Amino acid sequence: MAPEMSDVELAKSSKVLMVGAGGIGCELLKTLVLSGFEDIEMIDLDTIDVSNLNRQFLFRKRHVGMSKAKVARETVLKFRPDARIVAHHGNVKDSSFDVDFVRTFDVVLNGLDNLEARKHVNRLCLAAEVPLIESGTTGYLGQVTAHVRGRTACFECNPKPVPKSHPICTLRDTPDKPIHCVVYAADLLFPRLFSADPNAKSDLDEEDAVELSAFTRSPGESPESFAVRVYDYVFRTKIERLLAKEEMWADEKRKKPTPLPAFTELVPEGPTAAAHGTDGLNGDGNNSNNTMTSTACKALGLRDAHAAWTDADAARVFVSSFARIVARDESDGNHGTDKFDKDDALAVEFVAATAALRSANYGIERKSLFDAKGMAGNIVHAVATTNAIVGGLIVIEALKVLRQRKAGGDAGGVATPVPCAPCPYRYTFVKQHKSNSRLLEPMEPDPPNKSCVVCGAARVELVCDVESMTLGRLIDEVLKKKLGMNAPEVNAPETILYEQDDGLDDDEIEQYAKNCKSTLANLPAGGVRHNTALRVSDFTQKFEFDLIVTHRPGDEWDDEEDPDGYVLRGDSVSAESNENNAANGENNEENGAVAEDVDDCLIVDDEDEIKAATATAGTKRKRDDDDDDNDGGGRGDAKEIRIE
Ligand SMILES: Nc1ncnc2c1ncn2[C@@H]1O[C@H](COP(=O)(O)OP(=O)(O)OP(=O)(O)O)[C@@H](O)[C@H]1O
Ligand SMILES: [Zn+2]
Repeated sequence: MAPEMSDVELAKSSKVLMVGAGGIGCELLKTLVLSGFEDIEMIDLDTIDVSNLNRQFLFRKRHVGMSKAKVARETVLKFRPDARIVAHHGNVKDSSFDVDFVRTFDVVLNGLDNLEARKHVNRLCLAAEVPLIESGTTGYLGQVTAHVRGRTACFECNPKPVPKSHPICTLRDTPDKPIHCVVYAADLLFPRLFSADPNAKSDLDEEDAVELSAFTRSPGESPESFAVRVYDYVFRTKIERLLAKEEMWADEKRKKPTPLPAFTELVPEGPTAAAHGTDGLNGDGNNSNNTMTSTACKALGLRDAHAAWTDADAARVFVSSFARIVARDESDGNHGTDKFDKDDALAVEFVAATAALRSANYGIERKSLFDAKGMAGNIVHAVATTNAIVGGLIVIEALKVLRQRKAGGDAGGVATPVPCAPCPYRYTFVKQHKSNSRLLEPMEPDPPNKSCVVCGAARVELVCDVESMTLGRLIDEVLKKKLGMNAPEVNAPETILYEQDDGLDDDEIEQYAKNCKSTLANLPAGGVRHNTALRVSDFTQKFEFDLIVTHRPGDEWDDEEDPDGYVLRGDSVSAESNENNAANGENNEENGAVAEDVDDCLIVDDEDEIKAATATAGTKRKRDDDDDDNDGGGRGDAKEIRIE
């Protein structure tokens, strides 16, 4: 028998695929090459942003705007010129990165930041029978997990927690936490004012004529006057209207809001001066729109992003940022396409100012611009050291699966894992260091879940009203969004209802488009009704399962319990039943944040949670509440808003 290979020999003789060249990816690539790996391919779809430079150390200022994968390769080749590194600037979901492509690697290493891509890679790895090392970090917390087909749970064997959403009534009428004010500003008021999405207004309120005219710019109205009118409506008139709804305040425990003073009372210099601040004063003193290039805070001399504004300053920033957004959209010819973006300084100012004024209405602690940005943008500040530790742990796990694979490999280099006892793989959690606690917490991986919809033989049940659920909604919301499918094909017992393929002829395209608009009950060949089994597949992910449709009439749904109007049931697709996840969400909301950011997967930070995670094989994550740096972060990717 050949002597066992050293780690370096093992590394040298293995071919690895890295997905993601961001915070974790940069650390991982460096550790891979310094550990002896020489044959590496890397995929990343993104270009380098200035905000990456503080931790993605393979990139420099001169690289901003360039491909992450390509620059990472060039930088590493400078200190390891002999390595064979192939950089792909692209989306891992592209058809060129298919199962055959994945099969050419000995192991796949994920350094991704979103659940969709993670699920896709998991499915490719299962189909290609290539082990996957999965990872995630959030601030000081992180984890690395090994997934080997048939030996351990796959990445999707356990449900992922669903981002917690805020009841819309609370956001709209009775906020009592800073996060409610921020989410109101970013998810309700911002799209209502600046987006062309016709549905945006329905989230804000059941509109009446007063509301409609308050939010509509009159012909010829200046951006500043429009902004002031909205200010007076939102923070004054609207609150007065709410107070007039006596039944709402019958419960004495509910604190009544206070209308703010009218804008002109609060800001004596008036709207134009407030909106422009020092803009234009250096030139001809003419405050025209042309000079509105800077941000509201710069123009108003509000330099401290950590300071809480006075009501008057918040009102100034509100009007100034509002007017600038309107003017910018006008000059871009872009009106109506705006969506809140955490990297848009004006949008952040608008949200911070709105949240501060709303906090003043409701007597809630107000957050600074910096905090509001963190909350609205779901920013948990990355810690480079955590990424470095996670990069190292990925390499350690990779070496273990490679050793196992090589031990079972045949002469042609085709490797299959051999049974191993005790199992050498680990899930490792990086915790925030506290005295008496270990920084790294390893645990044995879970076995595969027989009821996993991806690697097991599970069926999924969709409970819905077949008279109102359309096939299009089923495809977009259920199959693509909830189940992470890329290109789903839906087969009814007698006919194909939907498929996506370049080779479709015009008749088919037309028929599928028609089907998408149809309710399930009205689909061809008798429709999809109670107890119909649909066969759903995705060729690009080599993934298929039976979807059993259970009809529940519309009038039997409770809006509060099931705001989506449908329920997806299956052992590995529904996280609602996982008590630990629920507990997790609560903890974090106390801190003003909703934790379940689907970006980074399983994060646990105390021993009980790790035990719970072992017991349930549950993937869950938690933002560290003790982390001051994280104060403003993490309301989750939760864009869904629950109707209360
Ligand atoms: N579908 C995908 N295909 C290829 N690469 C992806 C895909 N989804 C995400 N990525 C990459 O994964 C990396 C994740 O890294 P990271 O979490 O550090 O994100 P970032 O965008 O660099 O930083 P931040 O989100 O904090 O601004 C990113 O570089 C991103 O481009
Ligand atoms: Zn599985």
